Amino acid sequence: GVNIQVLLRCRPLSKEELSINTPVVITCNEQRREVSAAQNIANKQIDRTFVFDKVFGPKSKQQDVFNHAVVPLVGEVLDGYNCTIFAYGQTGTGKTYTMEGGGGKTQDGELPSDAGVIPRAVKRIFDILEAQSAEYSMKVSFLELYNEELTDLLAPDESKFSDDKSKKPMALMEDGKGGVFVRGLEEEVVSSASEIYKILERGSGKRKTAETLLNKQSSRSHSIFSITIHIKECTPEGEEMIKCGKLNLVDLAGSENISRSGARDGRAREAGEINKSLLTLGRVINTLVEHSGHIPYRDSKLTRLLRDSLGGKTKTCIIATIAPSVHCLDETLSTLDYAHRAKNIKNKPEVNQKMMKSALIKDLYFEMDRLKQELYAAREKNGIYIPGEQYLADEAEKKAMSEKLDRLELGLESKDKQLDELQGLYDSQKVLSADLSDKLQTLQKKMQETECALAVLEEKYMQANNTIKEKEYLIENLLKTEKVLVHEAHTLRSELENTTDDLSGLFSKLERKGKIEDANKNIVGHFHSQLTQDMDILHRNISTSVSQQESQLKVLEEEMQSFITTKGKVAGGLQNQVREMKESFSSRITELHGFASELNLKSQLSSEKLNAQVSAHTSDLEDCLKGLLADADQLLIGLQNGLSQQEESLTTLVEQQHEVYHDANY
Ligand SMILES: Nc1ncnc2c1ncn2[C@@H]1O[C@H](COP(=O)(O)OP(=O)(O)OP(=O)(O)O)[C@@H](O)[C@H]1O
Repeated sequence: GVNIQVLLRCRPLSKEELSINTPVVITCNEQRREVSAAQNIANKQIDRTFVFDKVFGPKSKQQDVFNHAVVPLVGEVLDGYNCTIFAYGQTGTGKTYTMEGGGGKTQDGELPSDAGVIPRAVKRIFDILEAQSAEYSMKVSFLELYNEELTDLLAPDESKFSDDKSKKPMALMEDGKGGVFVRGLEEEVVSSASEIYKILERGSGKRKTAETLLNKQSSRSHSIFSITIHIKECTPEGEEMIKCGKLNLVDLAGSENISRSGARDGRAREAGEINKSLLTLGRVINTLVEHSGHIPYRDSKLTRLLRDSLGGKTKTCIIATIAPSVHCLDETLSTLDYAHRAKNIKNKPEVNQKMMKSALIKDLYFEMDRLKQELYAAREKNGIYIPGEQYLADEAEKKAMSEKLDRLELGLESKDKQLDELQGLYDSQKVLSADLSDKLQTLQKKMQETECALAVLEEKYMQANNTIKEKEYLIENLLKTEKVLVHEAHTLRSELENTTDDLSGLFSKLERKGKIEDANKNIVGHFHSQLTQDMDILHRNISTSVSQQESQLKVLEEEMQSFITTKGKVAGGLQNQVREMKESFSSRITELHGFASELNLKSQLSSEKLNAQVSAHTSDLEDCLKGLLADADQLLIGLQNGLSQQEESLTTLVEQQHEVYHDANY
């Protein structure tokens, strides 16, 4: 399938809007093909942006729209496709301006600058065909759909059978091939662009328009202008073939807010019908986009007529029109939503089958025969301008009508009877109605209360609506964030994949390391058992050497003990000798003191002699004693030296033993 092309056009502010400084809430970015609508929800400005296949801002020219929207489709029509261009939008946003133009007149075959899509398409088709010197034939039709009734805008104005044939409703028939056709729709053969301009002017003049608050000349109907072209082609074998293409140019009536457009009574009914058919169009678009089963084409004539253009074999382009003013914002947003959704419709364009020239000529002969019959009937039967077939159909219709009349008369009689009965009922009802009027009054009071409650509810509804819009905006933002997150998730995923590769490398390294560690563990275990064995041997050696040392020390201690006891005994002997010597010395001194006192008594005369003898004896004794004492001292010193030497040698022996013990332990 090929998506329907959706273009958006925003008109400039009108003079009235400029004069009251109407704020603008629409921004068009033609390069980025974006339209933004600034909404004020709960005192916050929230922009909603829509992207289309092409965007035309308020400054865009008719020529620009034509070049982008129509030129490619004109080429397709000449290649044998059916193409449709339709304008959709709120009332007064420029649909008719875009399709037909601003009302400027053609001068010397040159189109005015405000000429719309239709006259430009016509001119281009003729320019191309003439440049190709093609053999072709062209027919145009102009159809109006007003209040669900079809009218031929090209039908002659006067007729003997009707005061206004052009306004006679026409039947929409199934063609048996899945398509529809309008019975009796006039197709005028044209041979030049200027002929078509005149036809257009005539048809447009008949379109139902009215002044509304939103548009001085508002189209109250949908219109379809169709151009059918047959072009002759020669096959390489020299056979003549006819290629057929059709261009439908649709100007829809504007969707409108009935209260804002000021539509009342008849206008309100029109607006209701317009909105109804546009709603069906919207439902068809939604079903096509959502692929949700049955497509309700048959619910309105508009959708039946556009069936092939929406989801069919036709190439379609929608031009959605909007106004930039803040007062139209609600309708603008609804148009933007509608058009944006339509972008997703897929058509399956198919080129029309080429016909052999002979077959076409045969068809034309049949057509000519039919027309001849009509002409013959018109000439021969004075005053009757219809062919016999139609006369018979009319007669049958007349008969059916008279039968219906009879039935109605019978019905009328019985109705009279019923009327009498009803009169009686009426009287009794009158009494009842008095009661009821009382009740009505009370009900009216209640209704007023209910209306107040309704107003409150409406207020709440508006608030809820605003909240929904806010939420929609938030959801949109969340979706954007989600997109960003998805993108990041992708990046993270690729990083994760890299990390997984790294990890698997790491794991293999760890595996290798594990193996090496296992080998190391075995070596350490082996070393440990070896060490334990060596340590056991060492401990055994040390303990035997310690026990040996201990026994040696014991022996040494015992020897020392015996040495000390012998030395103690020797020292005791010596002490006894010294004591004995001291005792003998003191006894000798006492003897000497006794002798001296005896000498004192015996003789004082020879005292000097005696004193000398005594002092000699004393010094002798003293010398003797000194010698004895020196001997004793020397003996003691020798004893002490011997003891200290013994002690030193013992200490060194003990230290040596300790060192040996220490070395053996560590
Ligand atoms: N792009 C434009 N440039 C200048 N004027 C414009 C443009 N679009 C619309 N207008 C003017 O705005 C007015 C309304 O336009 P138009 O009648 O085409 O609206 P509409 O959509 O067909 O309305 P309705 O649905 O009521 O028929 C016209 O006076 C028209 O000339």
